[in-house]
Amino acid sequence: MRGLWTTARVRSAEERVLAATPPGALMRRAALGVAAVALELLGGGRRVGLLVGSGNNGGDALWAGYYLRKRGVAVFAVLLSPDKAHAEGLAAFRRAGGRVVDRLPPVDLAVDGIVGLSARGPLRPDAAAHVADLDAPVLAVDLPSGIDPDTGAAPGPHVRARATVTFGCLKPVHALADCGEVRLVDLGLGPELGGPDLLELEPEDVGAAWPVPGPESDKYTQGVTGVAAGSATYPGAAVLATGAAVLATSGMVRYAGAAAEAVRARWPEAICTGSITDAGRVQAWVAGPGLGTGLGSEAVLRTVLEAGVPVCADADAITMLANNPDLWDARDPDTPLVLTPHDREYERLAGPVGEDRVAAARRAAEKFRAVVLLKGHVTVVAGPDGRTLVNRARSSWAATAGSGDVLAGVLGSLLAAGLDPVLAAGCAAKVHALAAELAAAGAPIPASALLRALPDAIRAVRSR
Ligand SMILES: NC(=O)C1=CN([C@@H]2O[C@H](COP(=O)(O)OP(=O)(O)OC[C@H]3O[C@@H](n4cnc5c(N)ncnc54)[C@H](O)[C@@H]3O)[C@@H](O)[C@H]2O)[C@@H](O)CC1
Ligand SMILES: [K+]
Repeated sequence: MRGLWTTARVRSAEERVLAATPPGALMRRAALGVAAVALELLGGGRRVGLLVGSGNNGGDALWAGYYLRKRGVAVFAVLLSPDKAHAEGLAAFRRAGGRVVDRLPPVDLAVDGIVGLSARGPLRPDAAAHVADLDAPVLAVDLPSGIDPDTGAAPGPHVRARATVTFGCLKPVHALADCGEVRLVDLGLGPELGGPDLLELEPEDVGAAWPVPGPESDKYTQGVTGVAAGSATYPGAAVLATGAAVLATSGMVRYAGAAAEAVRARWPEAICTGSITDAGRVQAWVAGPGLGTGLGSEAVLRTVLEAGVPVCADADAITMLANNPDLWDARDPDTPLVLTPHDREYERLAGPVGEDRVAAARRAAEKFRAVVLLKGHVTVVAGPDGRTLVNRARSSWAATAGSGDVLAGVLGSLLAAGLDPVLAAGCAAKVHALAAELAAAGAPIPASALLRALPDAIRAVRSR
């Protein structure tokens, strides 16, 4: 698991460490790390350009330039605010033979020291113009400038980094936005940091949490997943959600609804019935994909919410909860509920998502006392207790019709297996994204191909 700390937390930890270290020592340590990665990225190249902003981020870049000069690299620096450039860094850079220029000449690598933790908003026009001129790969200092350190939002011009060297700890931007390869330089902040604000699951965390049958297991011990999905109009959603539950764990799957024939034809191992009242006992329900929003569907959702087992409410179930707040009353408040909205469904439930997806997921989790999995290229899972997991997909191939039905089925089966609902949602998001990547291998895929890749994705995380 990788921890991520917001800028406010980083700053307070840094203040305490700064007070206990000689002046400039932390910056030089940070800059040495930048210079080392720059040398790696340079390969045979010998020319580096620095874009230097007005703060300590620019100071890091200038000191990195100093160390690169010491290794015989030609280094040029554009000072975006010459009067405010970091004084000691600039003096050291000049002393070592670094050259200050108005525009960067052709270079083999650019170092982005425009702005770091104090970043607000997109790149300002002069910085944006220098960045637009670059045709060398960029190494970002701390974070790619123009991207918000805490939300990962990039509402305008920003740096696209080949790699980022960050200091002390990872910040939300490193999981929420594209920072290229991220390297961490230790500044000894550890003891001062406290617990992280956000977590990112690593493949091995997902592999370790994934339910696997043991010698004592039978078809019931892995949990029975109920799927209340699909309709005469949308039988496919039922087939996909049920299939995902069938493939995700070795527990049993019961399907209840109007698509029973289609589900039975595709998944003979699922126990299918036409009506929710005949479904039998389950340990968790998945409700919503392709279910419709009519009165009959509301009755199904009510039954599921009253069942006293964890529920994954997806798609039409979310729309029904948004349109008919009375449905919330059917829910046993002590039983976990996981809501899996995309941005438009979120808006129906809780207003616009806005640029801070983490804050949005947390708001809804608190409001509904539910686990909220806010889907997207960056998926955020927030629990009512404030725990928050983020997962940034490495590709966008999962953005296809039916993909959400698969995610809901996987999540439901992890709930049925008894996983903590926040962890279940985080694991489902990760395996789903990985399955999309594996299935696509560079070309568009339908959701049914994503579904078929689930076993490979599970194998991949379990082998780590
Ligand atoms: N505090 C510490 O202990 C350490 C800090 N370090 C570096 O210090 C950085 C933070 O430095 P500072 O707090 O001085 O501030 P920054 O260097 O992040 O920002 C400097 C100034 O840039 C301007 N700015 C804000 N948004 C901008 C935008 N979108 N476009 C252009 N300019 C913008 C603001 O006037 C801001 O004050 C970290 O990111 C890291 O690189 C490192 O040297 C390691 C040690
Ligand atoms: K930067």
